[in-house]
Amino acid sequence: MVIAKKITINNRFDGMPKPSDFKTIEEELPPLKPGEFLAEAVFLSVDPYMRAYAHNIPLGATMVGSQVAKIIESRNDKYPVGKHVVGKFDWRSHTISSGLPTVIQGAGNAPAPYLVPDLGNLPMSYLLGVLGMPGSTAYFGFLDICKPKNGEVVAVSGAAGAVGSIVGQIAKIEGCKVVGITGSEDKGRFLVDGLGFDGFVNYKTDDVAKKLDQLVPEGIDCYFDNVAGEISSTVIGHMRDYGFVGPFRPTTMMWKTRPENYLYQERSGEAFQQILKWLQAGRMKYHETITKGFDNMVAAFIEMLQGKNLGKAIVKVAKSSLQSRLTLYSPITTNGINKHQMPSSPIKRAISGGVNMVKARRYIFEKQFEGLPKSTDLRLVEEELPPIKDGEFLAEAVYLSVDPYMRAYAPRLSLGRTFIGSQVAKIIESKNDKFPVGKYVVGEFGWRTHSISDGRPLEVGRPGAWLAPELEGLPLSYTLGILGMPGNTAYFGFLELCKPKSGETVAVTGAAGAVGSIVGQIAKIKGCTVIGIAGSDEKGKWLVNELKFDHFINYKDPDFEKKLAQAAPKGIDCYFDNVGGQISTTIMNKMNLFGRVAVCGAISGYNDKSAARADPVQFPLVFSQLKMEGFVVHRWADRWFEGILQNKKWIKEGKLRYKETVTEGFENMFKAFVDMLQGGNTGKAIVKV
Ligand SMILES: NC(=O)C1=CN([C@@H]2O[C@H](COP(=O)(O)OP(=O)(O)OC[C@H]3O[C@@H](n4cnc5c(N)ncnc54)[C@H](OP(=O)(O)O)[C@@H]3O)[C@@H](O)[C@H]2O)C=CC1
Ligand SMILES: CCCCCCC/C=C/C=O
Repeated sequence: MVIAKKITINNRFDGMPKPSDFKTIEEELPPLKPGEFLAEAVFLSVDPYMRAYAHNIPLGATMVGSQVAKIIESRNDKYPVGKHVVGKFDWRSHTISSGLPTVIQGAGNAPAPYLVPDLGNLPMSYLLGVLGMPGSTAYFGFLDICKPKNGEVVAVSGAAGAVGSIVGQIAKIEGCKVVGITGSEDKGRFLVDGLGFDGFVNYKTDDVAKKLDQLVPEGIDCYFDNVAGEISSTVIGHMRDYGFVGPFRPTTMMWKTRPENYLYQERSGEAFQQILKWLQAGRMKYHETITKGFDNMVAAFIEMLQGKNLGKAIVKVAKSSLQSRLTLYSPITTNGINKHQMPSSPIKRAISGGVNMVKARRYIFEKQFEGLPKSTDLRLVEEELPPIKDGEFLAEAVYLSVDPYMRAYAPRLSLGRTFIGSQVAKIIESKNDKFPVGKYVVGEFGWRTHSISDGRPLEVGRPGAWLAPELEGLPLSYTLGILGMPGNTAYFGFLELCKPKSGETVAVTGAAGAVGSIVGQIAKIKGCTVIGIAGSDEKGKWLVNELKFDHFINYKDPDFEKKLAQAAPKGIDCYFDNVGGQISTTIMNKMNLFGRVAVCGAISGYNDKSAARADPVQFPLVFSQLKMEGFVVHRWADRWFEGILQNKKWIKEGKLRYKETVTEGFENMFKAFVDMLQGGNTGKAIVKV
């Protein structure tokens, strides 16, 4: 007769879990049936995912988790007595298993228990850490998502923990410069002196932004995010163009039923073998914080959540604690830190010619915006243009665009310059064969009526001027919308990042705007069910009645979440995000496993950053294993006319409809801009000179 202990959840956690939220229960185990074996816990893992996942565990059920256990009785030849086994046996001292995978409610299957392989001199407990789930998380999460390259700069948060400490070391092995973000000086020094990190940020005492400026002025290429919140926002703000964020992805959450998921299950041996080699060659170090006694599981769990662990937090079961009949919370007073250090050899790293005088009007960026832009922030002036030089042309604006990105870019702009923006203009004089007189050119000439240009971009990374394509009777103004930058934003951003499949459900915010209205229609062309989200019921009628969206939800509706659930009974597969903030998080919380999020913009926070504060997106990112990617449309500059020609074809075929909100008069640029920012437009907002 074996008396087993198990620890169950008694209450829903409210903030930091409390000892009283748990209950230890003793139970008598039944005799083994054929095919079963009985295993006694030796090491149990305590991991942060347990806290995040706890709301899925019914009250009264046993806390989830993995352990290394010794087989003490068996009626299954594959699991012989005396051998050790790694399994998801939860917080139990003794477990009867038939060797089959166990279901993790809401997260698919955990792998079947496996016998401890030959580890050489390494302790079995490593199978709960560097050679187990946290090791695989670091290995696949970092290498597959961040795709680091030699010489790149990597930042990792939660850096001194089980996953973070491995990520940083893999980054060093890959030849990267590594900055760890952690919560104490001791841990920071351990990262630098013990693990070979290049620097650390103490997020509790340092100004994170300043310290990152000092440590990595060149910017960050890869960020492995274990923490979310303000720290992550600050790190992401320091990233270079085209950086990758690898969100923390516990591999236990990866053992799911969709085919893509088996990728990691099939490849789990790869992480194990590679990390084992690194450990044995001394290229990787590993630390554990070991708490003794099954009865201290709760204490070990809480202390790990409080950041008291260095490296992997585990519990070693002492015989005495298995025999104990008491359930006591006894805070750990011993330092508990056990360094299974491997022999280490820190890796050695290692714009004249002549027309008559032309007077141009332009808007000067006079004062940095605070909140919603004020008319006094810009100043309309008149200037005389010089004659054009060889290679240049002079163009007269016909339509100008007002776009949300102008507000988003403003903090990066120097005062005194012409305010930014695109226009379609008629070439009225030219000394450049590529831009002949009489043609129409689309260019980022700024808010001005007349411009001299040589066709090249004014700033690095921005697009050069391009001649309007053959419009086949369509209005010239379309080159600022559906047949221009916003049309391409919808075309490439949606198709390339969301990769929609017929039958899938697509949500799009800013749905009645220039970009969003095209995204939703392309989604319909691709056979998807489309939910459009915008700020007025009038806009909703247009979306559903004319653009044939399947559903419309007004984001100002207090029942937004409920209506979203009704509109998406099968969940959401693709989300095209134009707005950010809480609406986006709410949408992401309704997404299906392996959903895709294209982050196009975040207009909810352009005028008021505090309005964009939201619940962290990392929860749905991790639990639904979402792929979230930001983009700037000019990424597809080399395919620019592919997007324009396809959208034109769809318009001609009657598959794409398009609306403009036109403001008359260059002197009304500012009004058009601010109206658009406040939702005054349906479709593309433009100004006709
Ligand atoms: N990544 C890229 O390369 C590009 C990104 N963008 C981004 O795409 C997004 C859409 O741009 P575009 O289609 O040109 O603009 P829109 O035509 O959609 O105009 C902006 C719209 O934003 C909506 N809005 C304003 N404030 C809020 C708020 N607090 N919450 C939710 N919605 C709000 C308003 O509609 P409503 O009535 O619905 O509130 C308004 O009409 C923007 O975020 C922009 O920055 C655009 C081009 C390129
Ligand atoms: C979160 C800020 C998003 C701003 C997007 C601006 C990119 C648009 C470029 C257009 O030219």
